[in-house]
Amino acid sequence: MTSRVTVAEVTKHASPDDCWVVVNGEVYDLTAFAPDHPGGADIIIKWAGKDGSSVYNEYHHKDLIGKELKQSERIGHLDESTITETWVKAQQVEVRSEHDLNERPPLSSIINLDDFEQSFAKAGSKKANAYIQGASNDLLTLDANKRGWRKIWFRPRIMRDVSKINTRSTILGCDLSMPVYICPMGIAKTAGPEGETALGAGASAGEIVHCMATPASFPIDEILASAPQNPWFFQLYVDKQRSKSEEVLKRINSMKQVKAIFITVDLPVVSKREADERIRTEEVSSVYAGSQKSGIDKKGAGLARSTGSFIDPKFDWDELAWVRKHTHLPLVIKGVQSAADARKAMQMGCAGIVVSNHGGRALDSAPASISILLELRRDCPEVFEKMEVLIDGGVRRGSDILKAVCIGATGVGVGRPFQCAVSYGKEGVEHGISLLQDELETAMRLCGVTDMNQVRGDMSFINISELEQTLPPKYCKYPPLRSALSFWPKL
Ligand code: HEM
Ligand SMILES: Cc1cc2nc3c(=O)[nH]c(=O)nc-3n(C[C@H](O)[C@H](O)[C@H](O)COP(=O)(O)O)c2cc1C
Repeated sequence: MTSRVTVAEVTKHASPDDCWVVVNGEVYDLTAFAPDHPGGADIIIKWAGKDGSSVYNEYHHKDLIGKELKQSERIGHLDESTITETWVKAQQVEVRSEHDLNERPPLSSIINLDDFEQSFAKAGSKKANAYIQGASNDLLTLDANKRGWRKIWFRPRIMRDVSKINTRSTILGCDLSMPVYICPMGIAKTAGPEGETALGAGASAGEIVHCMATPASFPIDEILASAPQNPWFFQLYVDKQRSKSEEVLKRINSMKQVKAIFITVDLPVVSKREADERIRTEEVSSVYAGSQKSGIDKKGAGLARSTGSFIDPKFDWDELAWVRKHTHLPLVIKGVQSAADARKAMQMGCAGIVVSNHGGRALDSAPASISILLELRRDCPEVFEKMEVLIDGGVRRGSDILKAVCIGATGVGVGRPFQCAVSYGKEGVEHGISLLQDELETAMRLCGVTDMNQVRGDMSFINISELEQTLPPKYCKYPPLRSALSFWPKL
């Protein structure tokens, strides 16, 4: 029989070294789990000796905790008859969500993808906006991604019959209304209660596909159930505890709807997201205001980052063989940022790559993703023949899809606008897809293009000269320093 635990007992375990938290009426010992919590230890410790249900439910599905923790970490049911007024008050001080989805403008007033982000800036909480809109350090790569698309110009052809056009395309064997998928994005519940299920159901209604993320807010089976007939992709972060990734791959293999695994490789360590960190710093310093030892030392809130990451920084090319052992599904490397690595993925037999800098959320000053795509086209055109080349980062217009396909991409991924569209539920996501579809069709007609499949790799429809000047030189002009030194006369 599960034991009953009194509030007085729970409050005795209120430190980082002895951390009990109540979640939905159950008491858990999160002492060992907190340092491994993907969202950071500080968030868990904040709730030590308290009821963390409201914040937990805002980010996670109710079943997640029960599935993730060991039986020995479940202490028992909270004895509700022991709840005191003081304890209830302590929880209220902590819960300060400024989320107000009623502030959203009506969906009919959203006329492009940027509008979704602007709408969420008004209706979403400060914390959710920092998480979704945030990027690394000085946001240089985030900005470059958006600017890059604007530096590619069209060369339209006229007087062609564009009364009928075809946008349908396939990505990794999935037949889609246009060559677009929704990027993997962690904890979609930050944007709205339907979370990943809105992304899945919306993608299905718009006949595109969603790549679900490892750090999703719902369990995998529930996400898949939101679009049972649609194909899906699954994004994998390789866990430091390999047995966890093996377990996930085993589960994914048995799910026939999943058609490919995207392995994200551009984030071996969690980057510095300052908007997120500033909010964390405020929150954490108030939590540790008493005599408890603070998690923030001279390293600042970055400590939460380093303790919170479950992604294995040791994962390298040789370990693709380990992934292969655990799945038969096509493998796509997400986060390719150079011609050399694109070629390597091709040589390793990958089904595809995603040219991506994680939407500017990984290395700041990494090149704009569209520049990387052009570099690949110039320096290793063979990869486009042998693999599917996808691209994400700053794609916001139907015309961006056409530009990417003209360079040779199989398709594009769109991230933040769809995450923000989750605040309108499935309907919002579907609306976003129809906006893109409409813009793509218009751009094709005005450009004199009738079929997306015929124009793939046809650069006669675009002018890349403005962006081309900013690409790295084809062959590095500077030899490595040691060989350079060998040219010098010996003194
Ligand atoms: C035991 C099961 C749990 C698992 C597997 C889990 C997993 C995760 C994951 C994967 C993330 C996303 C990290 C990212 O992408 O940046 C996250 C974030 C978060 N989790 Fe948990 N979590 C668990 C328990 C909890 C509990 C008990 C709480 C609260 C009491 C909590 C509160 C949060 C919050 C607030 C975030 C967002 C962090 C941010 O602002 O970036 N989680 N968690
Ligand atoms: C809120 C958010 C969460 C993300 N989480 C993940 C993730 O869990 N796994 C991953 O591979 N990429 C993740 N990404 C990166 C996206 O997959 C994608 O590369 C990026 O968002 C594309 O740029 P865009 O947002 O400008 O369209 C995330 C992006 C955002 C905005």
